Amino acid sequence: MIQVILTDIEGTTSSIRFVKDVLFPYARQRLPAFVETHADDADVQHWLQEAAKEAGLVSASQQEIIDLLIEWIDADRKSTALKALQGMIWKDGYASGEYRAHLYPEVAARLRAWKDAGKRLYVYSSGSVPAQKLFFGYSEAGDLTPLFDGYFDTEVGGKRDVESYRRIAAAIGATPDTIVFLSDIVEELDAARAAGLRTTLLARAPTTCPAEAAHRCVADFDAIDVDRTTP
Ligand SMILES: CSCCC(=O)C(=O)COP(=O)(O)O
Ligand SMILES: [Mg+2]
Repeated sequence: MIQVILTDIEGTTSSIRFVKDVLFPYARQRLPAFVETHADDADVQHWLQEAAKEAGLVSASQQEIIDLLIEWIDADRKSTALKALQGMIWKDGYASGEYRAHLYPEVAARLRAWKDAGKRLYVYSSGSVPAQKLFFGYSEAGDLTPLFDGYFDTEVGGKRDVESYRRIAAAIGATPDTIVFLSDIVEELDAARAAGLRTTLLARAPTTCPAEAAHRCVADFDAIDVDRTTP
């Protein structure tokens, strides 16, 4: 019996276009000024140093780190440091009403239905935990954060690493086969399955399910019957 639903965001609850066409350009444009005006912010400085470390830069100037981060935004690099900084920048855009997070039309109702049925809901995304909370707090369907029991980002490990899913299962206190992971990326689902989780691939239009899908595959959340999810 499934007790926990663990969901990815981009490509699963929400469109890739919103992230790439709205969130990334917003952060890209504001990053240089954000870094300059947060010179005294310990959290910001910590993540700038982490980014430099990740790139193997021993003594990088502020401008070199900014250039590096912009390169990473353009390459959609799933860097924990970049994601932490992006999350801080996105906060203003949500708070000022410049954008709301996209959700596919059936997602909010389906999350509520699972919650009402007693399932626990968690998020696992490459976006930082604060960015995930903003995303669901300022969604097109309103504030959905009360529905979620917790959030995981890449501080728990990469989304294609089996160990990350073992850590998540342990952290939420559920046996792996009572958790279903929803994602649009097969390699993430492969890792989750190797850790013993159940899996469902989201093939959002215009994408379609592969002919020989290695994972149960659906077009939207309405097509998921969590209690019939097979290993
Ligand atoms: C929730 S923050 C915006 C999304 C983001 O930056 C990202 O990298 C999403 O990746 P996901 O793991 O949700 O596919
Ligand atoms: Mg995704």
